[in-house]
Parts: sequence; C-alpha cells; structure tokens
Amino acid sequence: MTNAHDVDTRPGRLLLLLPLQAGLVAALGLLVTGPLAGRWPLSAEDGVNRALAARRSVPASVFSEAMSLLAGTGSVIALTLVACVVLLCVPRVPRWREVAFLAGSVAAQSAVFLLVTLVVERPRPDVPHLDAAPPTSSFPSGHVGASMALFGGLAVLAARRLRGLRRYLVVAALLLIPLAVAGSRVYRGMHHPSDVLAGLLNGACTLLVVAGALLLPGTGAAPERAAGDGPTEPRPGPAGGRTSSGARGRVVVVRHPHGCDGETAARVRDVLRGRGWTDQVWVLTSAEEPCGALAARTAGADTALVVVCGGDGTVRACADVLAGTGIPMAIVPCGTGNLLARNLRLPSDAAAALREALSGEAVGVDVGRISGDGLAPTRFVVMAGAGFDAAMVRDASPRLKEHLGWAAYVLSALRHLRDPRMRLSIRLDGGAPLERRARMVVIGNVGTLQGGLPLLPDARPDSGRLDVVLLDPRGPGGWFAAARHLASRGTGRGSADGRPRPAPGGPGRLAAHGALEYFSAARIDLRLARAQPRELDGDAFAAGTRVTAEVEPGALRVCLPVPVRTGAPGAPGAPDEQVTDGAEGAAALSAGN
Ligand SMILES: Nc1ncnc2c1ncn2[C@@H]1O[C@H](COP(=O)(O)OP(=O)(O)OP(=O)(O)O)[C@@H](O)[C@H]1O
Repeated sequence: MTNAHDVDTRPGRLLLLLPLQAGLVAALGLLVTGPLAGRWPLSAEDGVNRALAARRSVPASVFSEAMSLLAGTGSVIALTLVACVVLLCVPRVPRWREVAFLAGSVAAQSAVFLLVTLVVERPRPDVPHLDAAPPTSSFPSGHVGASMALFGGLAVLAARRLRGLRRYLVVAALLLIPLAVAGSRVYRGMHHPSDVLAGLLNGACTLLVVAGALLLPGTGAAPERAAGDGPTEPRPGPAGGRTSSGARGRVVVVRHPHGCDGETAARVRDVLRGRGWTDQVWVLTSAEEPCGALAARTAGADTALVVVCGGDGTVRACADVLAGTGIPMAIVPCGTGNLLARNLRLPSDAAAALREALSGEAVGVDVGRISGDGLAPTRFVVMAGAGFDAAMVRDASPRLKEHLGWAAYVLSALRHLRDPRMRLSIRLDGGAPLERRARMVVIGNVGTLQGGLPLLPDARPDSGRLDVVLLDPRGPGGWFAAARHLASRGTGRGSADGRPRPAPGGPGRLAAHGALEYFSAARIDLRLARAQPRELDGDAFAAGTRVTAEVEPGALRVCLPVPVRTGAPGAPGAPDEQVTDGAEGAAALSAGN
C-alpha cells in the first residue's frame, strides 16, 4: 500500500545522498593515493598504462580520440541539451521529469567530480599522453563520469520506454559508450585504470540517486502536465464525495505493470492528486491475479473509486470484482486493444482518459456473466468468443504484441483463415436451439474493434442485451464479402448487401451474402460440437464445448466523460450519432436507455 502523503519528501531526502557520494568517492581517492598506493592491484596499474602505450596503433588512436571527444565537456553539454530538447518537443507530452533526470544527472556528476578533485590529487600516468592533460587530478576520470551520466542516463530512459529486444539492444549500445570511453582514456595515457573505474562508479551512483529522486513513481516531483491540462484544483468528480476534512475517499489503483510503466503510473498518481484523491492504495496485477488484490482491498473498506490501469483483460478482471458493488471504476487504457475504452470513447492517452473520466459521471454499464465447461462463472465487458477469434488471441505472439500492438492479432488471424468450420447450436433467451456452422461466434457487450471496425454494429454497453455474430465465410469470396461489409459499415458507406436481412428459418439477420449472422438476446446458450478455443475480452481461456452468457444490465459503474456518446462508433445511423449532455446523458446511459 502506498499513500501519496507518505512519499512527498523523498526526492529532497534522496538528493542529500549526493554530498555523501562525493565524500565516499573522495575517501576512495584518498585511499588510492595514500595507504593503498603501491599495493596490488594498484601496483599493477602503471604496467597496464605502459603496455597500452607501447602497443598504440593508428586505428586504436583514432577510435580512442573519437571516444574522448564524445565524452568531452563541450560534447556532453551539447548532447545533453539536444536530448532535453528532443524529450520536450518530440513526444506528444513534454517529458519534463525525464529532462530533469538527464540534465540533473549530468550536472550532479560534474559537481561531485569537481568536489572530489579539490580533495584528491593524483598525478597522471607516467606515459606519453595523447591529449593535453587538464589541471584536474587523474582520480576520478571526468570524461568517464560524464559519459556514464549522459549515456547511462539515456539508457535508463530507453529501458523505461522501449520494450522487447529493442530495449536490450539500445540499452546495451548506450552502456557500451562509457565503457569504450573508459578504455580510451587509459589507452591515451590520461588515466590509470582505477581512475576510470571511479569515474564509472561516480556516474552510476549519480544516476541511481537522481533516478530515485525524480523517476520512481510516487516521488512527488513536480506534476507532469500535458498541454491543455485542466487546473489542478480538485473538481467535482464521478464518485466519492469529500470527507469532512475536504479530501476525497480512498481510491484503489490497479496497475498492470507491463502495460502501465513507471512514468504512466506517476502521471496517474499526479492526476488523481490534482483531483483531490490523495488517499491512494496501489495494487499490482500478476499473471495469476489479473486484478491483483483488488477484492481484498475493496472488501468492507470504504473504497470510493477504483482506477484500472491496464488493457481489457485487466479491466475485465476488475469488473468481475466490482460489478454489483456500486463502486465506480475509471479506466486508464494501458493495453494493446483497449476495446472497452475505445467503445466508450475515452481518449487513448492514459492521463487524458483519467482526467476526462474524473470530470464526468459514473454511469451504469452492462456486463456479461459467462460460464461453461472448464470456465468458472466470471464476467466480461467487451466480447467473448469461440473459434477463429479465440485462436487468433491465443496464438498472438506476446513479443509481437509488444512491438506491433494490435497488428500482432492481424498476423495471428492470417494463420487461422483456413481453420475448419464449427458445428454449433445457439439458444437465445431459452428459445429453440438454432443449428449453425460457423468459423467464429462472438458475444459482445460492445461491438467495435480496432480501426473502428463494427463487428457488432448494434451492440451498446447500455442496451440491457448482448449481441451475437456468427462468422461463416465460404472461401476467399466469403471472406472478402465479410471484410467489405464490415469495412463499409466502418466508413459509413453502405453496400448493396450491407443491410442485414432476417435469416430464413431463424431469428438472425444475415449480411455479406450470409457470411455474417447477427442475433441479440439477454441470455445466450452455445453448444459446440467439438471443443473450441475460447476467449474473454482478449484473453485466451481453456477450450470447451459449452458457453452460457447472460447480461447484467448496468451492473458496472464506469466513470465516463460528458457529453456522453453511446453506441458503436463508426456505425452509420447507429446510436453513436447520439450525443447527450451532462448528467442527463449519464443518467440516460445509466438507465440503459
Ligand atoms: N504482472 C504480470 N505479469 C504477467 N502477466 C500479467 C501480469 N499482470 C497481468 N497479467 C496478465 O495480463 C493479461 C491482461 O493483460 P491486459 O489485457 O491488461 O493487457 P493487453 O493484453 O495488452 O491489453 P488488451 O486486452 O487491451 O489487448 C492477463 O491475462 C493477466 O493474466
């Protein structure tokens, strides 16, 4: 549990470690030049310098000169300035905190270095020098310390931003630079090996201290605000009136650590504090507990709001706990698909979504309750599926998801285009079973996929019903017709076959030459002839033959911005054209109208 109040003073306290660090490096320098001088391994250092000086070559000298130039004072200042300008101008939201970290690390390292050289005096190695020797002590190496602060600092930022293989490659490449500078300085006869080790140590310690002060979530550094951010004063919000002391109640923040990185978490924390939610309890999700300890945190406690920082899987797991409790949920989209957030028209930026949600109203949204063989009763908020889409979800590579986002699902889908059709029977609201063949069956609470593709054009999160689509394309022509139908609905262009018509001999509505069949019901019972892969809100579940889904109208209170738009975005003439304002609109959605 982390309380925002507990961490306010940490940055100041951590920066106090810098003088301590200067003292330690200076003490090390005094040891190296005093009692330890002449003892192994320091006694071997002159030999190393002499051996390198004796083996100098043109390529090595050119390389070492380039490295020394790169780590020179002028280059480090210029590169730091460029990096800071890039951090401020290139991302959508200026990265003030990262700028402060980088510039602060470079400046703090130099300050510690200068302080140490006031105390420690060590002559340069007794070999020919390839550079003019600066007046400072040989211990520690300023070039190496500066390059560690700058390139090591960039490595820290890259490690926070990048994912997968790219992260390791970039971080390794950046960390190699100070090592190459260290070797170059010894090669050029400018430093003993222990000088460059002390430079590396000084740079690394500076990074640790400054990162601890400025980058860790909850360090209480100046809030980072996007352009157009609202005022920081607490405003009327979706839930949880103020206590007598003026503060709001407790907010539990559920954080999927992979999707919601440290910086996003810090922005979420800042937005919440700016809106008066100072009593924050943070819980982390895990593969085994996709909503962390949310149930324990909300059981019996006075939780006024739950903020979910994750993708649809995390939102689903939290919704399963919160449905029916009345505790409102705010969604901070941090996943790959974020389909519920998209369908509810929340901004894709995490902090912006939270700000808008907190400025709006908590309204009732339907959830689906689902069970089956090997599927313990649980809930979903987006879509549940069996067949093609579940196989696609199951086989999407996590690594590709990290690099390509939802395009990874498209690649996975291509592998399953030729999967065999399923035989199934479907019962709607306890009616007679309908026998069908299909490649995929999807039951949806909302209907729009990535790119505005309306898989279930009539689905609305407040309809009090669930929508169903069966996909049964025959051959490439069928797939093309289905794709064209969905795409034309997505862009608002109707096709000749675009109008769904009643299915002959059943309650469904056919479209795309019969490749798509739509239903709607409050309860759906599915029987599959053979065990099929199944998915809930983008997470694969065990294969099985039975699925029962039932709607729980308005069971989940979700904080939505006002004006409230309802319906499937992108569907022409569909409810997404409706825009209602303020509390009235929220109330209408809440009532499932
Ligand atoms: N700390 C964790 N480490 C590994 N897996 C986790 C962790 N926390 C949650 N998970 C798993 O992540 C899945 C939920 O991920 P989530 O849906 O939030 O992200 P996503 O798949 O990227 O987003 P989306 O569903 O929007 O595409 C669950 O299957 C859960 O078991």
